[in-house]
Amino acid sequence: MVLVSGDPDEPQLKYLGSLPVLTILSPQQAADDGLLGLALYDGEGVAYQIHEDYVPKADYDPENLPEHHRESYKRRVTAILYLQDDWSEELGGAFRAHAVRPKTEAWVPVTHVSRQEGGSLILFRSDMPHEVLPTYGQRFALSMWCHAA
Ligand SMILES: O=C(O)CCC(=O)C(=O)O
Ligand SMILES: [Fe+2]
Repeated sequence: MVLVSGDPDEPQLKYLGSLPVLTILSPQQAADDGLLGLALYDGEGVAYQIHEDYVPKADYDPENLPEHHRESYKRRVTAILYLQDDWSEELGGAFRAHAVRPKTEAWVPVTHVSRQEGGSLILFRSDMPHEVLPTYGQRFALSMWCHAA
């Protein structure tokens, strides 16, 4: 999996910058501010392990977090827009959301599985654990995070 690094030469960022609807967002700035991220799955069985997009302020340590998690203590709502053209269930890559993780217990059961047709948009609380199952087709997920002040 390749995650947008914030490098202006990143091909995915260049691609985003070329989309008229996103030009006004200034994708580079939005990525720097932790508002926008693109996950590209190359289709060789890559998965995105279970995680939350929100990190409590007390645990927020930018030195030890990937750039994809910049400013993540501000995140409240995640919106993901899928950009791949065609998708079918055999290609895997299901997005699985889990009920909010209790602080002291193991993961609670899956509460939702969504399919990945291009153009679909999913919205969820940023503190909700989620993951992407192994993916066997090229898959693009544009994440947008709504921040609290
Ligand atoms: O690729 C997906 O469906 C989810 C991406 C994701 O969880 C993230 O960007 O934080
Ligand atoms: Fe995520």
